[in-house]
Amino acid sequence: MPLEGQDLYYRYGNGPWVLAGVNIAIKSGEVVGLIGSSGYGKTTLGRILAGYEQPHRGTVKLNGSLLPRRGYNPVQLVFQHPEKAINPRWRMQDTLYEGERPDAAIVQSLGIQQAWLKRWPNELSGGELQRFCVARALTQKTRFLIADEMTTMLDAVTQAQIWHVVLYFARKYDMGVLVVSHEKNLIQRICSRVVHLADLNSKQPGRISCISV
Ligand SMILES: Nc1ncnc2c1ncn2[C@@H]1O[C@H](COP(=O)(O)OP(=O)(O)OP(=O)(O)O)[C@@H](O)[C@H]1O
Repeated sequence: MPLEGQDLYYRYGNGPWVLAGVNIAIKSGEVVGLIGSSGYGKTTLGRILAGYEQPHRGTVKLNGSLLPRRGYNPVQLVFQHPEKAINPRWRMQDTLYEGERPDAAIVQSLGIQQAWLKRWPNELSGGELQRFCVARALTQKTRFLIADEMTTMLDAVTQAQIWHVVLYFARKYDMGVLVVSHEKNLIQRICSRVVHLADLNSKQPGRISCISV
């Protein structure tokens, strides 16, 4: 069940093309690193692959079909800022169980304490909040995880704990992972393959003034 972005084009407003003819495919169970200079479009590509943005041209397909527009999203995205991904008006237990219910064992192995479930988001640290975002994304209906600088703001021990759980889950359920990161050590350690965004753009982004879409 591959996740494929085919001939993707994207730009913000009338700005330069950020993605121009990008092709990427990730297989089930694969852990792929996505690297590239700052501002090159890695986050944009991750958001498109997770269905948060529609490309101006090209398609994203999961196992040959377009991503579902409703219901549970099998391509989950976890990014760097958990406080932006969590409803400040919900207690943590409501956030955790908002969609599919993650396994209790996963919640526990991510170090989420029972007492945190009753708290509000502003009563937890960034690292504690991020554990909830990861747990929420790891349900058995998730086929791919886009991890966009997911553990960048965490200390090394917490980072290792979270990746240990994510990689265990990926192996167990054959979930594919796209790791967007500037941390070379992390990428080298956990990814079986690394792609550079510059190599995925079949055209030169930012230099194209006219593309018919
Ligand atoms: N909402 C937006 N409106 C306009 N331009 C944007 C918007 N979001 C991103 N951009 C621009 O699109 C380009 C790609 O941004 P993106 O965040 O995808 O890059 P990135 O490779 O993830 O960068 P970084 O490594 O710094 O996180 C950048 O030039 C950025 O300034």
